[in-house]
Amino acid sequence: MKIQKTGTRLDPILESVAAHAIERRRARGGAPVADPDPVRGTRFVRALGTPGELSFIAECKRRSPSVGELTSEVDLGARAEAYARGGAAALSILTEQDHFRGHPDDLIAAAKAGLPRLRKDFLLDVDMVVETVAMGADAVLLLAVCLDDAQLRDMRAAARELGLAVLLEVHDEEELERGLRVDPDCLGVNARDLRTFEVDLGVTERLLPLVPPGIVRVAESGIHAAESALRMRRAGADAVLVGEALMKSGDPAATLRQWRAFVGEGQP
Ligand SMILES: O=C(O)c1ccccc1NCC(=O)[C@H](O)[C@H](O)COP(=O)(O)O
Repeated sequence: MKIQKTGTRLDPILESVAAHAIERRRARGGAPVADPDPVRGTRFVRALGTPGELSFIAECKRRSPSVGELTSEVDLGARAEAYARGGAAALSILTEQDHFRGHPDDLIAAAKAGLPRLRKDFLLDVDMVVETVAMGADAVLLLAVCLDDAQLRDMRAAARELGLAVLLEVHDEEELERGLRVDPDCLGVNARDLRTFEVDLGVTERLLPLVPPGIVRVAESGIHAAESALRMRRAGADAVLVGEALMKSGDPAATLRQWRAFVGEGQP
């Protein structure tokens, strides 16, 4: 498995992701296989593309490298259901094990909420795309920061063949240009620089308007208040992906409802 080293804080995460993927491959006894299903990806993309509305992708993550522990919850199913009650359009499930304390089984646990699910992880090769189908996800995250052009192309092609939607994540103009070349369903601008963990919503404001029409525009990270969600809407986001603020909320359903109402009232 090829890892694109960045020489930054991201590398230890990529190394442990690769180690777990190799372990799963060994346990499985070879490369994963999966059947195509054109419906799964379409369901994810449609959920985010409600015209005139900002959609919320609510994230389940137990821990983050930048903040530390976010919850002691074992079963994330109840949380996923609370997100659904709050009006989330889709779920983002962190499946990385060592730095976020996630697990592929979390995708299964979250299924009972009945929402489309994104596997949020640091996918490194085609096999990791293919194995996502058995985990029950509808979409995969591909990160321009840790994949070269050939990896992006091959992993995008595998996702398309299986009917998985692709959320392609970028943090600067060069990554945006490379990401757009593989024709993603959704383009996410992450306000967090994954190499330094620094967050700047100005990056999202700068890059989102450069995403061509027809691609769902997602603002990711650093959205800690309803005002920031509205700010992202004004920058052109079709959807926001929110993790930490919802994980820290005592009542995530109520928080989501409040934020959605606030953005609805503040839109032109
Ligand atoms: O969350 C982190 O600290 C982090 C560190 C290094 C790489 C990735 C990281 N997070 C992944 C994400 O992109 C976020 O979980 C997601 O966008 C939600 O962000 P937030 O609302 O700020 O929790």
